[in-house]
Amino acid sequence: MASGKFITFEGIDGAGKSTHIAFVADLLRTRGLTVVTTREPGGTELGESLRSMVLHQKMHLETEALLMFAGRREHLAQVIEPALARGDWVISDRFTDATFAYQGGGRHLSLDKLDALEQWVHPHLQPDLTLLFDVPLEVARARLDAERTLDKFEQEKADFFAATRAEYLRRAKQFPQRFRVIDSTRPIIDIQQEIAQLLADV
Ligand SMILES: Nc1ncnc2c1ncn2[C@@H]1O[C@H](COP(=O)(O)OP(=O)(O)O)[C@@H](O)[C@H]1O
Ligand SMILES: Cc1cn([C@H]2C[C@H](O)[C@@H](COP(=O)(O)OP(=O)(O)O)O2)c(=O)[nH]c1=O
Repeated sequence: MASGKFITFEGIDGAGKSTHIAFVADLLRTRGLTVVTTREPGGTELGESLRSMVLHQKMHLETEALLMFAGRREHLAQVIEPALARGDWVISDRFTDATFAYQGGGRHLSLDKLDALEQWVHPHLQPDLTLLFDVPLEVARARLDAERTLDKFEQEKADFFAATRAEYLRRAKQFPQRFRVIDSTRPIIDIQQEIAQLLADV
């Protein structure tokens, strides 16, 4: 059986990740692949309960990071690892890079602590491909303001998102073999063409 691949979508809020998930899933299905789409925080019943807590309640920064990894542990056990073991492809709207970017970059939690949690929760598994949707903060903010009620993270100030974006870009440089940075200021159709080309190589 062909082995499944693990693809993650990352970027600051409003960068355009969610817009492209269904497109990528459909593209892979036209290749005859079985695709599981999922998200973090969330992806399981427990994870969705944790999601509503971390997105709406104030809490200590380390509690926030620990809950992200607790939800991830459950997500890996219940969804991601079984799907990959079946040979399915998994597309996740955010994964561990988001914890490094938001809790590490945005909120300045020690990256060493996050490294330790990552080693604990998934010492061996990494995404095969991470699409980082990159936009300047003003573009992301204008897109969000146009569309929805903002959660705890989306209400953060510009310097939080600057630090979050910087940490994402730093990780993209650190792990060039799996990251692809997508200029998400361009029209949706142009971005989809680029993604289709990238996926041809996976
Ligand atoms: N390339 C783009 N050009 C213009 N608007 C976009 C683009 N990508 C996404 N949008 C719009 O921006 C908003 C936020 O996009 P979304 O995919 O929900 O972002 P994210 O999931 O990264 O938070 C949506 O209204 C979406 O239609
Ligand atoms: C996975 C993850 C998400 N987050 C944040 C980023 C987002 O602001 C928020 C929810 O992510 P997301 O699902 O992208 O939000 P939306 O559905 O509104 O587009 O959680 C973290 O802070 N750390 C994490 O580890």
